[in-house]
Amino acid sequence: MMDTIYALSSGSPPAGIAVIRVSGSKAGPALQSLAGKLPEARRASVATLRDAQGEVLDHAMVLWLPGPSTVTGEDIAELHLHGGRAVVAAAENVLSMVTGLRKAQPGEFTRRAFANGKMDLAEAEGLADLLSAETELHRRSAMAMVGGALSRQIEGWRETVLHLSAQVEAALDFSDEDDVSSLPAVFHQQVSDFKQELETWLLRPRADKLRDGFRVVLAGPPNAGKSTLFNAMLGDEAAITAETAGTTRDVLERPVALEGIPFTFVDTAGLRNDSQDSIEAIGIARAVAQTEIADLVLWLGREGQGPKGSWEIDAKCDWLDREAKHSPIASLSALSGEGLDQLIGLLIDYARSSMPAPGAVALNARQHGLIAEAKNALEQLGEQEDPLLIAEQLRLARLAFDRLIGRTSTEDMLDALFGRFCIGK
Ligand SMILES: Nc1nc2c(ncn2[C@@H]2O[C@H](COP(=O)(O)OP(=O)(O)OP(=O)(O)O)[C@@H](O)[C@H]2O)c(=O)[nH]1
Ligand SMILES: [K+]
Ligand SMILES: [Mg+2]
Repeated sequence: MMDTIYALSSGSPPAGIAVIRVSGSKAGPALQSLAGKLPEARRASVATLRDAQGEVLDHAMVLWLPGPSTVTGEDIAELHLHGGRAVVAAAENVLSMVTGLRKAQPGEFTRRAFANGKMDLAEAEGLADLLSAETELHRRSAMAMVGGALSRQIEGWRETVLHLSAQVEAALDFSDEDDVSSLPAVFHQQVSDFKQELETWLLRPRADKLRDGFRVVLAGPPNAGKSTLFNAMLGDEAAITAETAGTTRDVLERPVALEGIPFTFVDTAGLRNDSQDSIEAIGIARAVAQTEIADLVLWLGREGQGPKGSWEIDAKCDWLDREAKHSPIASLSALSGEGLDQLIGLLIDYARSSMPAPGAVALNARQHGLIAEAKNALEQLGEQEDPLLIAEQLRLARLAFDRLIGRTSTEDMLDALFGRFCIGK
């Protein structure tokens, strides 16, 4: 039998209230030994909690939630304690002495919910995202996942595969007879539509962007005003700015949310070819590497040119003649603040269009990989004539969908996912 687990599920003490959750077959007996009796099920009640010696630990609100209709699918007890460090420590100490109870691992409550069929893998991934979401856009996308939006989609795809497989089975049955029937044109049309649908999904903006943010790299020659603009964007003196050309050497990056859209701004060393300083040269190499992984490069300064697709920014407009730079995207002064809001507005609009739409399901790397596998199987299928080989490709597609929702999943994969959660979740 599974151990009964317990953990502090609220934030770290001291806090107003601390919630300790216990899940498993010993949750009832543990609550009974603390509170003297088992309270009425699914009703909040106040209880005096005592240790084994009968000494009062706390007056707490307790909940008794018998399984299986609970989040983990097991019996659950919740103790809503006064959130002091010592109160929590004393309650945990008493629980640790109950036989069959042990402290939960990170994500173990959620893992049990998954094991007991309370949520599938896509929903668990959504939950992990929800807990780590720092922007409104991320939260809404994660919420769609938790609500099972992707899971329902995957179920739909699984059914499509099963339907196609049934047609192949039927063709195989017939082929025993004399009139060997090949699969009808409508079958191949269905496969092609299905493949198209998966392709559309693969082209949608990815969830990784929601976590990592839209990456804006500030680049250009030395003294162009990159670090000053970087600071102005963040409203923070994170980067050193100075009159000396070659002030910035290391790559400096900071996440920031603008109107709920996650960004990462990156400040870099000024680019020049004639640097005599070996350390600056390393900085320049790093700056170039950053421009290559950027979602967008803002090119400051009048000399040189950014990589293709960069936005030309006319900086220091309070000081320099505006006419000198050809058709910049924005003209601004990071020192006076002039033109800054316009640039930020343009960035928000541009980043928004490359991010998942609010509340839309976005695929993470794992999900993207598996949907690509399913799509490849359908592509291979298109080149087969033999119903047996067609059936095999359909089986591979179904397998990919099974792995998406965790019908078949490896321990390693589950360890990695549930390890992302904190203890108590
Ligand atoms: N007048 C004016 N001066 C500016 C503006 N932006 C930056 N500066 C000044 O220009 C100088 C260089 O600014 P930095 O932000 O250090 O320039 P940088 O591009 O980061 O320089 P490196 O890191 O050396 O490549 C500093 O003295 C800034 O105060 C601006 O908008 N107007
Ligand atoms: K400088
Ligand atoms: Mg700088």
